[in-house]
Amino acid sequence: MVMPSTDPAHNDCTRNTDIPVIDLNGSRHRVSESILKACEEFGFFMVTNHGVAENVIARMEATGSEFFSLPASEKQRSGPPNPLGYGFRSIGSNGDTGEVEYLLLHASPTYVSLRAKTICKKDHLGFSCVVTEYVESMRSLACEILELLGEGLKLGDTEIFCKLLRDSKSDSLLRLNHYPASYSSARDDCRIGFGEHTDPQILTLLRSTVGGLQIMKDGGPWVPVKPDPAAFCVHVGDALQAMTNGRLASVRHRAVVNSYTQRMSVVYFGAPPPHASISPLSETVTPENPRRYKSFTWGEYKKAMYSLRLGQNRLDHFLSSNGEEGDCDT
Ligand SMILES: C=C1C[C@]23C[C@@]1(O)CC[C@H]2[C@@]12CC[C@H](O)[C@@](C)(C(=O)O1)[C@H]2[C@@H]3C(=O)O
Ligand SMILES: O=C(O)CCC(=O)C(=O)O
Ligand SMILES: [Fe+2]
Repeated sequence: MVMPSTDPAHNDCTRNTDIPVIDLNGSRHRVSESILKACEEFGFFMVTNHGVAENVIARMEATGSEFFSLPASEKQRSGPPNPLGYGFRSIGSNGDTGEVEYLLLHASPTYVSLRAKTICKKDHLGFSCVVTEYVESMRSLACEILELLGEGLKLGDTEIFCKLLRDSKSDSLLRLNHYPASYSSARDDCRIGFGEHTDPQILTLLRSTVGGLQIMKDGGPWVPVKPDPAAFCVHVGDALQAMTNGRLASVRHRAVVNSYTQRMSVVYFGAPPPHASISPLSETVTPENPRRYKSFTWGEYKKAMYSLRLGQNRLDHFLSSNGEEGDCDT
């Protein structure tokens, strides 16, 4: 007899019934419309036929697994996170915790090759090569998605988001999360691996082959995302919400720990350079949707983000008061 599972990451609801799955191989116009619709309705979707080479993914995942299987004392040499580096249970510096260990890296090749020497003593050149290659694939995929989104939004400059990610000073990050299996017999137990939050950046690309990620739509119930090894999860981040004047909303999500299987997620956060101005784009400010956010730099946003707890709403601190900063970005 098959017993119903009480594992929140493995239950019967683990089906992407409502979550959009977008095949990038479709007709350009239809793909761009589907991406826009998914970003407006969920701030989240899964993308298939993404063109990221299987060996690039396999090498990244093997490198991540190898790192997490090192003895604790060796991993700790890459920590504590400041905020980058190796972290265990503690997330950020404001008291947030979860059943997770992670490696948080800046995505720039120079940073990666510097840190590689501590992270992977055995083969630091191999480590930097794998990470840099993966980050480059993620940046290309994020740019393709953002350009399709720009077309859907009918922006004058459809490359506006991508230019921020491609800037040599882009503040993009790569995060490897490892959640150990954590069995609990309590029926409604739901162990938090990574507490609820929205991602602050422009766009997140996440990959995991094990269940645990959950998203929330409009304050509704948590919806488990069924893992698909052939897909990447795409999250709208706060900076994209601000630049689209709230037309797209960053998605609230969390990761719960799986009772039976350990889990790893590999996450790329596409971000602007620190001095880039984040401002609602003129095409998204209309009489029906007047300007909602002030202009701020990514550096200013990061300062606010690091001063707040994981689950707090950061964009609310940048709401435009009536009539203030009426000009928008063009
Ligand atoms: C508690 C925190 C961790 C975080 C920085 C923050 O102060 C608030 C945002 C958190 C978050 C969530 C998404 C990403 O995982 C992350 C790297 C980011 O950019 O914002 C983390 C930050 C972190 O772990 O340093
Ligand atoms: O591991 C996951 O599924 C979620 C991780 C996450 O949200 C993050 O790293 O920001
Ligand atoms: Fe996240």
